Amino acid sequence: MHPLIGGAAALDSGHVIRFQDVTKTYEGQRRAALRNIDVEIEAEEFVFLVGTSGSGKSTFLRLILRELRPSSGSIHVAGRDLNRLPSWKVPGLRRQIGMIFQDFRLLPGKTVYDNVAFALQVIGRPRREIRSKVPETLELVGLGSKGDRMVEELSGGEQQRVAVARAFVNRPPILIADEPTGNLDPATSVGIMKLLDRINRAGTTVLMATHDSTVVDQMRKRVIELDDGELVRDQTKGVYGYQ
Ligand SMILES: Nc1ncnc2c1ncn2[C@@H]1O[C@H](COP(=O)(O)OP(=O)(O)OP(=O)(O)O)[C@@H](O)[C@H]1O
Repeated sequence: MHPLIGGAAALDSGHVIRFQDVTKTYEGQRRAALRNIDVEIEAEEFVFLVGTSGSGKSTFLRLILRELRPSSGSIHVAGRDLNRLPSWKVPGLRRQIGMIFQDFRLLPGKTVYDNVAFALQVIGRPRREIRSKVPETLELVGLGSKGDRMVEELSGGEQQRVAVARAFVNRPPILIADEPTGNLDPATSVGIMKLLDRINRAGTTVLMATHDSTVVDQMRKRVIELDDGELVRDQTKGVYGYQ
């Protein structure tokens, strides 16, 4: 374990994400975007979510964040039953989930430090904690010397590291990455994957939606595949596609 990571927030042992017979049909659509999905993701797992465009990956992630509600079935995330979770508790749910995106989504015109600090400021963490956690997390992602740089001065790979730091700075038990290597060259992608792997080994559950077959094949982690809204494969130490 990396000495700076420390333990991720402890969770009850067992699953952190569980879908039970989940179907999601968008309003006005005849075909379900997800059909009868049953899947459990245990604490500290690393899982790739794969499938062609339109297979339902984004729908799956949005259900976990309670940006969408299922048409039927139940979803548990970090000990919460999302069907029963009142709206005022949704921000608390999302605090348990760090998010990383293909397009980084950093705050332009701000420094690396401020981008990461902002994630703690919005959840009301004290200044003392921000002053210790932000440098520690920047160190962890390999940007210890770049806190004062403006984010637009950084390379794509460095910007994604800032995004990882921002997602991880409050040590959420779950990290969701939506195509995090989609805008990066292969060598830079390897660096980001090593970082996500390190964060996972320190106790954070990682769920990563991706089309990046090279990354999936190199990592040999669990692979869940969606096809036209159905879960068609769930493989330990999987590869991107069947050979
Ligand atoms: N807001 C929406 N309203 C109606 N249909 C939608 C909506 N969002 C997604 N869909 C449909 O649901 C299905 C699954 O879409 P989803 O975005 O989950 O796929 P995806 O696997 O994430 O695709 P991609 O890899 O392109 O992001 C598709 O048929 C899509 O057209």
